[in-house]
Amino acid sequence: MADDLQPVKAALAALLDGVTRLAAEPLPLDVAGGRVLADSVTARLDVPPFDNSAMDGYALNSRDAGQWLPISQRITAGQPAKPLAPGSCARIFTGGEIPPGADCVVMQERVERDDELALFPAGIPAGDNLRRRGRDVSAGAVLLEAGQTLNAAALGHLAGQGITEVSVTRRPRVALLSTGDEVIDPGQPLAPGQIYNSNRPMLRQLIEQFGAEVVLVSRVADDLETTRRCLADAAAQADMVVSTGGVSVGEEDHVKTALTELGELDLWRLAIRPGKPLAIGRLPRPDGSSARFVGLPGNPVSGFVGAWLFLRPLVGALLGCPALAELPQLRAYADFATRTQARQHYMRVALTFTTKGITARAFRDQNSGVLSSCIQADALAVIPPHSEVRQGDEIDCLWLV
Ligand SMILES: Nc1nc2c(c(=O)[nH]1)N[C@H]1C(S)=C(S)[C@@H](COP(=O)(O)OP(=O)(O)OC[C@H]3O[C@@H](n4cnc5c(N)ncnc54)[C@H](O)[C@@H]3O)O[C@H]1N2
Ligand code: MOO
Repeated sequence: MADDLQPVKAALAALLDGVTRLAAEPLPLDVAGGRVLADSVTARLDVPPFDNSAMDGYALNSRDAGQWLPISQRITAGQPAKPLAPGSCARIFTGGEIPPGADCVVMQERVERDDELALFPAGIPAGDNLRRRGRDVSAGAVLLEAGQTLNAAALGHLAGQGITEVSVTRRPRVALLSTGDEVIDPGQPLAPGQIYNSNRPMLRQLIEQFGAEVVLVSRVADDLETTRRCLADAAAQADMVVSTGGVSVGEEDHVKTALTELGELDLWRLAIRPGKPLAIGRLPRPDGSSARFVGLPGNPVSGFVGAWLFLRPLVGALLGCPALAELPQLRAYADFATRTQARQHYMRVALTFTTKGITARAFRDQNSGVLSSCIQADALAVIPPHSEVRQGDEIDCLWLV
């Protein structure tokens, strides 16, 4: 029955309900790339800290342009400038401090030289080729907000303030459990009926990409007692416990029973394709707190889609990083046709950016066991329940970034 299937919104609300940001830790700036700022940072310096030249050339007062001027000083980057003698110019290099009395720089290609004299074109506006003090950052202003991911430019911005250490949110610790007696690790021979564990490296990569760390991986045999013990061990070590497989309705699917016995099953069965039997809950930890639990279905594509839709926002909430809460949405023209039934379909698509707009090409086989459909996927096309998409229709896509 479709009626008892929950929409994504309800599942996300259950998953994120009461989740708070993890503690902060200090980290040298040199190794803080990719981490999330725990506290806002206030600028203590103007950047640039003084007016400086954007060009190799000559600094002068714009009133004196259009004539020959004597060169009264030479200013290299890193050297303080003296006040400009009236009616003169200064030889200056990119980054050099603008001398008091000068209000523009003329690049050397536009200047004629005769020994210690320089001829300037007329009509140079004040401010030309000047980089004003504080143009980028003003001391006292918010430099970076808490929750900002330390990307390349953010690291540069912090270093520009002379900062060597930052306070970042601790990385969420994740336990990754693989259920299924048929699932074995690569490196072992494959017996009839067995398959290699493709979910583990795929999910580990995604989880780390989102900003968390995988602290425990384990294989869980298909029996209730083992499942219970593995879930309890995992919760003791992790902020998030993620399992794959064993959440459907078969007798060998023990995850929900173990979860219910140990903690709480908040929500199960979503109106999404793939990923219908996804389970969300909490597991108690020895200190009285609880680890969040996401039981992903075993089919690799269900795990892939479930990771982007649920693990990413959960990691974001634990990191206090709003950019991870929702995937960026875009509109694209469907280069395919499809129909949906009761479940919202998240189709894996490759995007092409053209001058006429964005085109989404769907992979031919959208079955939840066909992991090759995810390799070139740039986005998930979101096809609402009970709808029809024709070639060329505009559709919503979630960008996998
Ligand atoms: N009678 C019903 N059967 C099924 C239903 C249903 O509603 N009624 N739902 C189907 C849907 S939809 C899904 S999705 C699957 C999910 O079931 P489980 O989460 O219990 O997953 P498993 O049965 O354990 O595994 C499914 C599939 O994936 C393979 N698998 C599992 N783990 C891995 C791994 N680590 N790496 C690679 N592949 C893995 C496993 O061998 C199975 O083929 O249930 C349907 N059934
Ligand atoms: O909901 Mo399942 O992932 O379609 O096979």
